Amino acid sequence: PESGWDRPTMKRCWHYLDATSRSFAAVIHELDGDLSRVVALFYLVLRALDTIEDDMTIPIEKKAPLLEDFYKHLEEDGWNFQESGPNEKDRALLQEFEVVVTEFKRLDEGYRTAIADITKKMGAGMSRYAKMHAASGGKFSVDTLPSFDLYCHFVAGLVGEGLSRLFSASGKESKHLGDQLTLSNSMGLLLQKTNILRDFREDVDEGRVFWPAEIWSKYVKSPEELHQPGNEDKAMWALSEMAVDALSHATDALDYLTLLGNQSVFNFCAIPQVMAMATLEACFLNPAVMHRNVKIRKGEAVGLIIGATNPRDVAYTFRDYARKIHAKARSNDPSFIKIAVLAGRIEQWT
Ligand SMILES: O=C(O)CO[C@@H](C(=O)O)[C@@H](OCCCCCc1ccc2ccccc2c1)C(=O)NCCCCCc1ccc2ccccc2c1
Ligand SMILES: [Mg+2]
Ligand SMILES: [Mg+2]
Repeated sequence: PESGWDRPTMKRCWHYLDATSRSFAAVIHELDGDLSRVVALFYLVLRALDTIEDDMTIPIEKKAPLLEDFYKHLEEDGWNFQESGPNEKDRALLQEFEVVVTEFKRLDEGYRTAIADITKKMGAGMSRYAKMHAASGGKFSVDTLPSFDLYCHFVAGLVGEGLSRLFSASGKESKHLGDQLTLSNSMGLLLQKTNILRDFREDVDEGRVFWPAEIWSKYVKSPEELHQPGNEDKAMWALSEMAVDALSHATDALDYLTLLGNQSVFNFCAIPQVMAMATLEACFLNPAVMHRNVKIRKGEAVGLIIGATNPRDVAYTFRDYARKIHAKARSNDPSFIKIAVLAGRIEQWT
């Protein structure tokens, strides 16, 4: 079995993929040929790195080098990490990380180079923001919109970049896809910005503020005030600005999807994007975002998956959500015009 697919270490990797990812595991399993195993390992490497980033129990003196040097551990047989905090949901992956190392070292060199390069860049970027957060005594939030874009580039844009390089290296997509840095970045930013918008309450309750100060500081002195009684309109205007910022990546995502030729790669890329558009619409001007995680209903999700198999239908899905968001917009919302312009831009794209 050492040479076959049922290697014990690969079985453990599939276990961790399913255990650590509700949304991505299913679409990763759908990828053709060896891409599913390569992308699964790429996911596990970055989820392990993110589990270190998210862990507030690790002192910055230890966390920074762990993040910056993580890519080096991909070559160290037997490496794992036993010191995650008790609340880290994916700590088991780090505790048995040696199975990922074993399988990573069996990958073709082109895949290993791309994964190690993205891991190195992401770890360096995460470390930079972790140091700023530590230096501010935990009060730090991303300040300007460009800094928000840079953080999201590090944690999600680079994933898009890495995926494009893996798709090109597999020969299943054009060799030029790996050069599409702007469009690949936008694929990640639409997803990450949507998650940050949706997770506002959960994050702010844990003292993690990802919403840029450039947005919330126009309305309140500190972000947690947004969910306090009396600030409902301010909260909705801030939420609206976050939605405009995320939506600005929608047409790049559509452009990226039109570059794909392999059906399984298209489905893998399109499904998270249409889910993000549905989530943005569900959250838009929705006061519930200030109190809980707003999730789209199972039935809607199934409908989206069925309609995400070709660029035209995906464009229509984007257009339908853009229209719904535009219809919900209120004329006294400072972002009212920007929403109309963005909805028009998505309409024009289709
Ligand atoms: O802790 C959590 O559960 C959530 O953590 C968030 C955070 O800490 O901000 C945050 O952690 C980010 C750092 C680790 C990235 C892990 C990842 C995610 C999806 C992948 C999909 C395929 C291959 C590799 C992947 C790697 C997170 O998971 N955000 C979810 C959105 C990230 C989207 C990444 C991405 C980018 C471009 C894509 C293009 C096409 C298809 C999928 C894509 C997926
Ligand atoms: Mg995380
Ligand atoms: Mg994180």
